[in-house]
Amino acid sequence: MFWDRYRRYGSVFRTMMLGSRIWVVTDLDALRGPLRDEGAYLEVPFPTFQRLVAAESFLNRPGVHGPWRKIFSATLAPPRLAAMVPEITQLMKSHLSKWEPQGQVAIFRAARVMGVDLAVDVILDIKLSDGTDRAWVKSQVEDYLDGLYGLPLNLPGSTLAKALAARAKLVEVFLRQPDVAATQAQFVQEWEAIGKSPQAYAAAVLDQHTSAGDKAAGAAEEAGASEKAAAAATEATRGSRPAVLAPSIMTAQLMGRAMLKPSELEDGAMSLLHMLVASADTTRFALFNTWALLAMSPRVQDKLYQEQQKVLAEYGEEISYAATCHMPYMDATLKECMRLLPASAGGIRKLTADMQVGSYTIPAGEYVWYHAGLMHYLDPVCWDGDTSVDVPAHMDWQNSFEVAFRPERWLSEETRPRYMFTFGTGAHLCIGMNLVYLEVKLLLSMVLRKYRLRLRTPDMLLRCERLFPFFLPAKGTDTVLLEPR
Ligand code: HEM
Repeated sequence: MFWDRYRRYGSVFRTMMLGSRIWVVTDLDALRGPLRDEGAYLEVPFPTFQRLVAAESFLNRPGVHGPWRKIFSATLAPPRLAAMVPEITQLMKSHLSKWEPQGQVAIFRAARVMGVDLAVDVILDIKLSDGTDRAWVKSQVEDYLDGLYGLPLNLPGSTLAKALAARAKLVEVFLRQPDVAATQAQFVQEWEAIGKSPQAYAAAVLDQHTSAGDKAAGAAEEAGASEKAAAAATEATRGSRPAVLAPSIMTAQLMGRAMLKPSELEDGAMSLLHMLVASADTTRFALFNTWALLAMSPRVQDKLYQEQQKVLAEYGEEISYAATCHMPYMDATLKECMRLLPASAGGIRKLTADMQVGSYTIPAGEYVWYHAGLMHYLDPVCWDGDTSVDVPAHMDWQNSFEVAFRPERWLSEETRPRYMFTFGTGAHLCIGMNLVYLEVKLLLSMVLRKYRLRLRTPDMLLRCERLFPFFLPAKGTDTVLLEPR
């Protein structure tokens, strides 16, 4: 969406976005420091986002981000991902069983529902042991998410007002859950015992994580055992040790928040909310964008179908984690979808020191943005540097779809794109990336083995009403037909 500005102004220009002034910068040399948290820190400037998420973030505290990241990453390491497969598959099958009798799905809405379900039921695995209605909780999560990038007007009925009310209700519900309270209480004890040191805490958690249990699970998985067996191996070994500092997203989050202020019960609830923000709608757009592009390409669907036939012959009907690791064309397709229609807009940094971009100086205090979509226009392998074209061929899905959408480009070293900014880059590279790829692969494998996908409104993407912060299809245009093979 910034290509024309780039053509006119080059590698740095200013823009207004949702009421905030931001500098779009494409010069990777200039960005190198900020992307390492040098002379800048990660902050989303949008007023609604700041109001609903948090004013201060532990991600910017020196000495905290590294240990926090280690714990978080450990919770999504391959053996953990393998253990999540049965649950993800079951959840997706239940969605699919609702689409199949209709022979179609309104994918924009369906992707939102699935994104929220995956976040609440699988990624955060939120237990509601007090009998609170799960569907109601998810509706509140949706209201909360809807307010993040809206107008900063807190008037009755506005998306922000609804989101603030939903946040209050969700915090209240989460606080009532024995699980949240127990984890927080255990965390406080262990945190104090360990001297409130993030490094020591992370070391203890990792020590547990890289235990015999996880190694056994990893080995079981590599040897082709089912995910259940891999998960059981983890649990069995874990169960025989004293229970200390189990690695989880919530423990990582609690530790981070404890560095901002003494840990309170509310931190457990806020940790869950923050992770809903990181995972629910991002997953939604990974699903939506991928389906939209695939439904426009019978050619790519056929190649994926052929690959699935091979996977089926080798690994059987049930799609295991091991099977998902042997789908090179699927991998290439997902990367191509995330290159052509990124599910995020990259990342924003607030400068703490002046930033030099060529002959321009952006003063400290300003925001700079590496914009994923624009960066992909400038890929040194795909683009020859010609700014006279209206849209470079590798991005021109509107006018020459088959030339732009080519998963094959990822399969050879000469044509493989060098830029992939959809999941960020540098110190804050997305931790959920492999999980998202796994989720989309599982869904597409299930669907494409049985169906061809086709858009009922072939120009659905062209008719989108809004492109930022995400695609918003015109009403009634997002139906994908499921045509049996
Ligand atoms: C298609 C789906 C997703 C996309 C496109 C995406 C995109 C991103 C991007 C662009 C960043 C870097 C932001 C920056 O540089 O300012 C990021 C960071 C992050 N993502 Fe994701 N994300 C996705 C899914 C997820 C999921 C499912 C999770 C959780 C399980 C997750 C957890 C995180 C976390 C914790 C960070 C911060 C990492 C750090 O600060 O070190 N993401 N993501």
